[in-house]
Amino acid sequence: MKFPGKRKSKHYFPVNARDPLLHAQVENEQGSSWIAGIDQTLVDIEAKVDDEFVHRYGLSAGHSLVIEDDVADALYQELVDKQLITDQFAGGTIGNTLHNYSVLADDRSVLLGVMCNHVQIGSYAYRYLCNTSSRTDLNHLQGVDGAIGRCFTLIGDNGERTFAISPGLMNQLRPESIPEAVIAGASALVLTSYLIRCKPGEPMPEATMHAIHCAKKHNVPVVLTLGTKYVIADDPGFWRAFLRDHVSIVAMNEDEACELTGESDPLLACNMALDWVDLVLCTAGPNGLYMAGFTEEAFKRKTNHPLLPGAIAEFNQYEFSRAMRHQDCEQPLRIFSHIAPYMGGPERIRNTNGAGDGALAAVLHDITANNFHRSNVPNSSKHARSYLTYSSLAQVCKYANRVSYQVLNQHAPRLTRGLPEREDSLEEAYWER
Ligand SMILES: Nc1ncnc2c1ncn2[C@@H]1O[C@H](COP(=O)(O)OP(=O)(O)OP(=O)(O)O)[C@@H](O)[C@H]1O
Ligand SMILES: Nc1nc2c(ncn2[C@@H]2O[C@H](CO)[C@@H](O)[C@H]2O)c(=O)[nH]1
Repeated sequence: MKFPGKRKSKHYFPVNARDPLLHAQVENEQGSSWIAGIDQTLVDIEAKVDDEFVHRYGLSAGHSLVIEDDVADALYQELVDKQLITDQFAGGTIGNTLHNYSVLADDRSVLLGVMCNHVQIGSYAYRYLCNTSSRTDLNHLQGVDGAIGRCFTLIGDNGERTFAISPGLMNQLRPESIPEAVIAGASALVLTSYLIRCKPGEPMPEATMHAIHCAKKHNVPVVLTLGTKYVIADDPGFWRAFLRDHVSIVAMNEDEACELTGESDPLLACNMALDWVDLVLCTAGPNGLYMAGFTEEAFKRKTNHPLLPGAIAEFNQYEFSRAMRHQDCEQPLRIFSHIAPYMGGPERIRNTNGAGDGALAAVLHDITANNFHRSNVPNSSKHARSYLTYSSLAQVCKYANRVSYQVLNQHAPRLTRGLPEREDSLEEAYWER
């Protein structure tokens, strides 16, 4: 486990005392800390198109819609004929998040989903496997006799992206393919609202609910990322109840947050989401990102950053506190933090695809680092209470934002490598250009 945002001058483990118990805990090949997630196995086919193209295929800008096979074939053929395809890479919002987590943490994530039983060299399934981190454990994928999904990622003139999903067999994951032990030992179970959007009879929603059941049984936090605003707009009441009943951590952008809560101010949306969940990540494009959570009133820590105005006055006052699950607080205090884009954002943004997935991967890294540290140094004062994050809310924001920047800068949702080594201390490198 590589720690999030390496800190130059602090030691995370005892460096003088040779504690025989600590040294006895050699990590096995599978590691002791991991993240589990379910996704629809998808390859992204990225193409630049105009608005007319989007309308002609019955798509709507900004949306992710599922299309029939004949429409997919015609659409693909037109992209090929007009040489519009710019890139093809492994995708899926959770696949991206797990891959990015594994790259950042240099540690294990476990992907649950389907994969072709017979993979031909050069096929989409082959590309998917080749473009996934070797630290992402694919041993629990369920075999299917047919194709994985394709996600036509259509980038409009203004950089807005529209997804057209040709599902193949991506929704054929069955409940019995969810290994309870993998979820029981995970630091978090990561899901997306897309998993619930299926045709009647497809087993994916049932598999997802079974995974949630396992996570609850073993007290593993369930993380939900909201997909697109249209998925939420279809039935905001359903998603609110879903968060309240099943979810511990929600990740969304400001549009999804608005559909969910009716609040267009991300801060107020985060505050409302805390009525249902323990921790909120809300990205806001050029306005950076917000996080909200709970800490123990008696152990709150004051920020030394300037206090920020907003719909909740001085909302970042206690952003130096570490987040806790609501159930673990005796007297829960709501804490909030905000950060503007790292270095103002990259000079040129081709599209923002995957920037939010990147931010979530960073949050998951911080949470897993906390569990890793707890299992290795259980007596550390850091674990005197049951914290959810290793770092303060402010530091987690900083890290998430930094990773989004990296994704934007490389113009693809999956990180090709971790953050630059020279950033020994995220703290010091942060505001330098
Ligand atoms: N135009 C921009 N300028 C600067 N930074 C940006 C811009 N757009 C996005 N970012 C950075 O990327 C982060 C995530 O962006 P955004 O809110 O667009 O994610 P998203 O819509 O959830 O993305 P996706 O769903 O594709 O993963 C922001 O919090 C910010 O740090
Ligand atoms: N799992 C899943 N991912 C999607 C869907 N639509 C778009 N995405 C992914 O969202 C990612 C960006 O967040 C892209 O890489 C797409 O592959 C969908 O319906 N299901």
